Amino acid sequence: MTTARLAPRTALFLPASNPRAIAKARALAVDLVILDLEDAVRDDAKTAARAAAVAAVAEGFGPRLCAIRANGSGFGEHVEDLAAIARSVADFVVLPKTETAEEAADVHAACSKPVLAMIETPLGVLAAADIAAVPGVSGLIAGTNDLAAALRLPPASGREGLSVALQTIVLAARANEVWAIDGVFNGLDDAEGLAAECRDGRMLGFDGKTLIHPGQIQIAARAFGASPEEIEDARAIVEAARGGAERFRGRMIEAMHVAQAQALIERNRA
Ligand SMILES: CC(C)(COP(=O)(O)OP(=O)(O)OC[C@H]1O[C@@H](n2cnc3c(N)ncnc32)[C@H](O)[C@@H]1OP(=O)(O)O)[C@@H](O)C(=O)NCCC(=O)NCCSC(=O)C[C@H](O)C(=O)O
Ligand SMILES: [Mg+2]
Repeated sequence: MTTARLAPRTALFLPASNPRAIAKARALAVDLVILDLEDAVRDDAKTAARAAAVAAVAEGFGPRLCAIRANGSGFGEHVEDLAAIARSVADFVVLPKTETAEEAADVHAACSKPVLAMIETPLGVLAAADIAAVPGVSGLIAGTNDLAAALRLPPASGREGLSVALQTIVLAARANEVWAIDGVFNGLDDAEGLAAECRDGRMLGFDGKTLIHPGQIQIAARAFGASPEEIEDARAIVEAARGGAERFRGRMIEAMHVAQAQALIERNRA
């Protein structure tokens, strides 16, 4: 399922159990707010968090898209979460640890909401293309913390060990024309590290990045937007192109480069 809206560059997670974070999110320049009911919420706070998430989306997040992340299938609270999300005005349901196309289809059927399926287990990576092909799925989100743990990557091993999984997620999303959103960066005080990881995500083909703190938004928004030089170059390509193979600024351009340039201009119009 493709959505008419452009893919989010910035998607901020926050625990639905944290009213201050919910209030803060309403004033942040973020594209998508994800109210979490899963890992960010203590077991004894799950019921109250579910009610808070539904109330928060009803109150609204202005122009921001909003999603609720349910607890995963097979886990306590999953059924109750889906019933509450179905009745809510959330734009999306986020399904953690998606491992099969059937699971994603069931969640879509239960909620009647577009599904953002998190790929964060080895089985999920191996099934990513099937999951992305489910008609109710609008995007894939890389769950890099869970994936690193499941792959038994040593702490602080960087993203090298995740590269096949990340590229598989982008391939699956592109093959099915759904969004591809990169995983979170855990460093709260490491602006350089975040910027580098955002650049890496963009170079891999992701549309945007999931975030965990307001301080990360500006860096990610900048990284996933085009630079003035890229926009100038794209405009010049569109203006110069006459069709077929041509020389442009010392390189060859063809129809796909023109289409790419037009898409870049469109995405960065705002
Ligand atoms: C990580 C945090 C627990 C850090 O919290 P804290 O130290 O309290 O933050 P600050 O004191 O710096 O906060 C300053 C103000 O900003 C608000 N705030 C903080 N985080 C957010 C947020 N995410 N959204 C909105 N507002 C936020 C604070 O409330 C402060 O405001 P005020 O009190 O008015 O001054 C915390 O940042 C946090 O909880 N982050 C989100 C955690 C989360 O949602 N985790 C789940 C998703 S990550 C994941 O699971 C990915 C995936 O599944 C995987 O496997 O990789
Ligand atoms: Mg996770």
